[in-house]
Amino acid sequence: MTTTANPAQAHDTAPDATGPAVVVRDLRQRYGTFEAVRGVSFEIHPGELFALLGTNGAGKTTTIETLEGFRKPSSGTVRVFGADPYGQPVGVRERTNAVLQGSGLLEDLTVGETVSLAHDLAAAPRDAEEVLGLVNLLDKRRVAVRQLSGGQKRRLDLGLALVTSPEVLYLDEPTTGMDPEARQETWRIIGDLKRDGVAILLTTHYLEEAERLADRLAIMHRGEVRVEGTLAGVLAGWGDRVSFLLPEDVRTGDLPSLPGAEVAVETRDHSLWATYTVLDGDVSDRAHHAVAALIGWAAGNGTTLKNLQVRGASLEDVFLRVADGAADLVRD
Ligand SMILES: Nc1ncnc2c1ncn2[C@@H]1O[C@H](COP(=O)(O)OP(=O)(O)OP(=O)(O)O)[C@@H](O)[C@H]1O
Repeated sequence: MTTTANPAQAHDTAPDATGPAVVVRDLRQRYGTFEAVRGVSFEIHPGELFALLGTNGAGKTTTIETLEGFRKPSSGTVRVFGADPYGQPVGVRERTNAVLQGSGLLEDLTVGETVSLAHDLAAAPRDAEEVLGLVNLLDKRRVAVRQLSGGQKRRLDLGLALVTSPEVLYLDEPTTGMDPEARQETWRIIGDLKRDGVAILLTTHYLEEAERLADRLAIMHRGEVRVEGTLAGVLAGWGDRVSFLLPEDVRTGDLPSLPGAEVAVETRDHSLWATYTVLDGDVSDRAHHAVAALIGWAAGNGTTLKNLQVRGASLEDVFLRVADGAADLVRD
């Protein structure tokens, strides 16, 4: 339960069951003359996970630090529950928490002491046992932080953020250093938080993590959002891929052109592969029509399509195009 001394502020930060928990509008952030964030906008609703992805130095951490209230926007607006988070006013601070990149854990304390300390500092803390249970560290209660593995320290970081039962949670690369099993476990915890109505902003370089968790996502490059939308919407806009080994007696120029598709030939494992990127048509059957046309063409030429593969675009395909600077702004 949040208490505020200032009734006007209490009104400002009153929960809105239907509205977004976080609103960022045309955010710009400068370090001296360098503009690190250049006009970023997004919203995050309760129970929604928004993944902010991007190349190194794209401006993700700067954006999170601004949302947390550590930085005043150079221009644009940032609102958390309707309030300006700059300076972490009461009413925002108590409803938000973060797992940041640099962990501030005290190595000499035990895991139990670490959680108890956070518990003692919080206004309305979650039970310490419950926190340890949530992040699966109950059996490490008496172990010194210094003896934890990198992945276990990251889980403890997450546990500390959960002590205050935040309604908005910022996760800056929360699974770095975790093995696949620990990562899966952390994804389960994050999924539960979403179901409990927490609004989550996630940054990660693990694209599979975003594919698993994100309701919506944005990909930033050089301070700008280059791609934004739901995962399905973003991937649909980047086409299906139909690939096969280029038949030995077929030259690149002999390949048929298909409506709404682009063809490219590349070398993989010392062999030439043809890949059609099918962009136009109904997402549910455009690959089918492309494959049917290609099989018809092959049959007419007395050849077969060897190692035929069909797949949708992956987030990695989209990300690499963004990193190349090849993606024009896409909003789904
Ligand atoms: N305190 C600072 N002073 C000057 N420049 C900074 C400062 N902090 C960040 N930058 C610059 O701002 C840009 C954005 O950095 P930021 O840390 O927000 O990127 P990021 O997307 O989180 O990157 P990464 O994925 O590598 O963590 C980078 O070019 C970085 O060098």
